[in-house]
Order: sequence, then structure tokens, then C-alpha cells
Amino acid sequence: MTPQARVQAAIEILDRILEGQPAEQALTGWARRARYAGSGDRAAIRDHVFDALRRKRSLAARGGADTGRGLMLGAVRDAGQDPDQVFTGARHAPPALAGDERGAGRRPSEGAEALDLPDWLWPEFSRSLGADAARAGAALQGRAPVFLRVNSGRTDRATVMAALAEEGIETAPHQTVPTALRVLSGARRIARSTPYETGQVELQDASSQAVTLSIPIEPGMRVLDYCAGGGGKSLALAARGARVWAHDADPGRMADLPQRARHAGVDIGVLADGVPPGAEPFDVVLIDVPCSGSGAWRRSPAGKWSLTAEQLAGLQRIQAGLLRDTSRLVAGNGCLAYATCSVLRGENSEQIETFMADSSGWKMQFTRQWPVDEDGDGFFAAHLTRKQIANNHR
Ligand SMILES: C[S@@+](CC[C@H](N)C(=O)[O-])C[C@H]1O[C@@H](n2cnc3c(N)ncnc32)[C@H](O)[C@@H]1O
Repeated sequence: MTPQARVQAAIEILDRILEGQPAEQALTGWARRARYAGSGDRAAIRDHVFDALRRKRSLAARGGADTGRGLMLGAVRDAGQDPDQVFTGARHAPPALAGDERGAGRRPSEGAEALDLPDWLWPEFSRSLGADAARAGAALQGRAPVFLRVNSGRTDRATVMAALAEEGIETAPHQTVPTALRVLSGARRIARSTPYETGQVELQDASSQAVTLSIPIEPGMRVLDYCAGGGGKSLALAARGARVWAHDADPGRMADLPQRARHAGVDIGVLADGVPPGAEPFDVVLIDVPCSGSGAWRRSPAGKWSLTAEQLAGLQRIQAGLLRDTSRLVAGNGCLAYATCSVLRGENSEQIETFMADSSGWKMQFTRQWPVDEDGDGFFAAHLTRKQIANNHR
């Protein structure tokens, strides 16, 4: 496909997404219809689509319309390309620009529009991030780096790096997360590589790895991953020698976990019917709560535009409820670990402050906010232990 035809394909896919179709579905639907497209075409079109979704607001301003065509025109202008070289009207290329399209388009206004954030969220975003708000907003406009988690129960980072290099996948050790490898090139080969196929590496964001590494784990500890989802954190905890039970309000999300655990060579108890009475207490209860996902919007940009103030308030109520309910499952000297992939205070430090104010028996052992940057997504973690037990230990 020509570069222009790829742009036209992206326009058509973006139009479907703007009509409400999920991005992945729109991309696979297009690929099914366009059998002539090679893997290089599909990858380039995917990049166009996701780049446009991350910057939907500012590109619509530059392109003069909130349509697939407007976004891609905005992207072409933003990249300093001549639109007439792309919108040529040749076969498979986007039709040539109409007169009104030439005149439409403007510089995005400073603040939320230029940073591609919804207006309603901007006050909370800037309150949460303070002086870092503009940098974080800009970081969310770009592509996410690719990281692997080395299965430390099975191998080590240097061995895996060498094995990946043999298959044309270049990686570098993450500076601060000892299990993480940054993928420098060959990312598309990972899923078919031997280290991946033999369970030596998993795809996992570096900050997500740092969240689980921050939890104090000793081999044999009983750990409940209460919001396990696909089980990325369960697997990481089990690789450190913990006895892990995975639970999720939507058990279907854990469907692949038994197979993933076998593949990684670890045992995970999947609690598809809830936590059975008497299974508590646990040494660690991790609640990786449902959240806005604002720290990971580079990977799932649609979430940035679909989130509403009402949904955010609903998520915050669920987060508070999870803190309250799961704290009962923690052993007397155990740890309640709270985590989000959010950068918003109302989902992070303020949830912990409210919980501690309402249940005076807990104290904070650890808290950290990871920024969205080239070292990983924006995550938050806090570890809570019971005060009384901490005093007894003195
Ligand atoms: C952030 S995701 C978890 C991601 C997962 N821990 C990982 O590392 O891949 C949050 C999960 O919480 C689950 N969830 C939502 N409400 C819940 C509740 N009340 N109790 C338990 N799980 C809940 C969702 O189904 C979702 O899978």
C-alpha cells in the first residue's frame, strides 16, 4: 500500500471508532476486509489510528473536523507535511482537499485542548499533578514504551537478553526495575520468540512490575490478588515464591490464568466462585482496583475520551468499598496493598487518606506515585498494615 492509501485506511477505521466501535474491533474488521494489506501496512495503519486517538482533540482542531479525515489532516499538518502530497485524490488515496477544508483548522488552545485531555477532567488532572501536569499530559500524547517482565523464577535478565537478541529482539535492562527489560527493536517478533513461548518473559509495563516488586513478599506467603483481571500481577507475585490466589468480580477475565500460570511454571489458585469462607486471613491482599486508567492512556487512548465525571465518581466509590471490604481478609500482621494505574489524587492518595481516617486501625507503610514517562506508565501503590500489630512488635 502507498503511504497515502494507509492514511485513507486509517481515516475509514477512525470513522468507525468515532461512531462507537471499539478500536481493536475496527482494526481487525478492516484487516479482514483488506486481505491485500501486508503486516507492514497493518502495523503502520495501527500506528496512525492509535497516534490519532491519543491526540484526538488537538488533531481535530488542527484538521478542522472531529472525523477520521479531520484527524488525519490534523496529523499531517502537525507533522509539517504538505497535505496536498497526502490528500492527492489518486486511487486509494484520500480525496483531494476541498476549499473549505483548506481554510479550516487552527492551533489548539493552550491547556486541555493542546494536551489532549477532556475539559471536565483538566481541573482534577492539574490539581493532581501540579507543576507536572503539562509534562504528564504531553507524555500521554505519545506512544508507550514496550517492556518485558523476566520470569525470575525461571531465568535471569542477562540470559533472556541474549536469547532475545538471537531472534532479532534488542532489549536493555530497565534502570530501576530489576525484572524489566525495555524493548528497543523487534517488538513485533516477541509473541513468536522462544523466550516468550517458553514462559521466560511476559509483556508487562515496568511500573506495573515495580508495583508488585514494592510489595514485601517472602517465599510461602499467602497472597490474595483480589482484582486479578488477566493475572499479570498474580504471575509476578507467584514468580517471587508467594502462594497466590486470584479473584476477580468478573471471573471470565481470569479465564486464561490457569494456562498462563502453567506456562510460567507457577501455581495460582483461581477463585472463580469468590473467596470461600475460612480462606482468610492472607499475609498480603493486593487490590489492583478498577480505576480511570489515566496513567495508562497511552496504551488505551479511547479511555481518555470515554471516561465521564459520573463514571470517575462511581469508580472512586468502588475503590473505597474495596479498601473497606478487603481489609477484613488481611492477617493481623499482614499487608493491604492498594494499587491503581491512575495519576489522579482522588483515586490514589486521597482514597488512602479517607480509608485511614475512617478505619483508625491502619497505618501507611509505603506509598509511591510512578509518573507516566519513558520508564513506564503512571501507577500508584500504598501498603497499609495494622497499627496495633506494629506497636506490639516494638
Ligand atoms: C485494574 S484491573 C486489574 C488488572 C490486573 N491486576 C493485572 O495486573 O492485569 C481491575 C480489575 O478489578 C475487577 N473488579 C472490578 N470491581 C471489582 C470488585 N468489586 N471486586 C473484585 N474485582 C473487581 C475488574 O473486573 C478488573 O479485572
